[in-house]
Amino acid sequence: MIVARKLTKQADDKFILRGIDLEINKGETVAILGPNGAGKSTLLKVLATLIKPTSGLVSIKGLEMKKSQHEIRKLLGYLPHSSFLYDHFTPLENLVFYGAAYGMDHIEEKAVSLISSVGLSFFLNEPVKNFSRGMVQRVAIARAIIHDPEVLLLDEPHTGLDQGAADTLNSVILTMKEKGTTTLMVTHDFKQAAEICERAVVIKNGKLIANFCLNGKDVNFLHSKYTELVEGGAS
Ligand SMILES: Nc1ncnc2c1ncn2[C@@H]1O[C@H](COP(=O)(O)OP(=O)(O)OP(=O)(O)O)[C@@H](O)[C@H]1O
Repeated sequence: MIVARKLTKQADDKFILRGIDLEINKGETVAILGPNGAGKSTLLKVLATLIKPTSGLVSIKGLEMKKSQHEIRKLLGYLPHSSFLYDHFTPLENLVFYGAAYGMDHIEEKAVSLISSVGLSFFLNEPVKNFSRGMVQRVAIARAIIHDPEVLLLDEPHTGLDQGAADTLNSVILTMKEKGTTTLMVTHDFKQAAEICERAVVIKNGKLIANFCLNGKDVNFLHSKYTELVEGGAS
């Protein structure tokens, strides 16, 4: 579903990504782990078509990024650090706005149903600027999936969430997975990664240094594997 080959990204004289090879199968939920500054968010931005790689190839669902950026964007739901929401709009107005941008039909109906699935029905018509971080993130999740994307790219989605909002996010990801959605999630939260991801990749100094299965593994396995890989000197 997602293929990256020899991907590099250079900014000024610094190599942020240094030859990433990655393959993600349809329907997989994969965690991207790594130390601060390793290049995780940069990789996600390249896959989200927000920044161009310096060299290398990316294809999503068989579409090559260089030739089919517009078609690829329709397949993607991207949740960055910032919410991409309009503060003075309500959740309903935000979702209707984004749904219209994707040319969707029955947008309002879909928006109301999504806002309910992230537990915010009561706040449907309240401006987002009055919301807590957890509430904003719930709306941001709904915004990222309003067009039923086939691929979800999530950048530290659990950061700052209370347990309720984290559980809602996980259940949204798992419901999307049942429909065949492929999810790539940058995270520092090993508990959430162990809970919902079946595979993890580790990025260090712009290189992919490990790729392993998480099925049936718990958070302790992930902690010790990560420590061995990252602090044990793999590069
Ligand atoms: N546009 C840019 N110009 C120059 N350097 C950049 C640019 N974007 C990112 N970097 C640098 O590239 C490196 C990787 O950044 P990136 O945000 O991808 O790391 P990360 O693994 O997501 O880190 P974190 O876990 O802290 O969010 C960092 O050293 C960052 O300062």
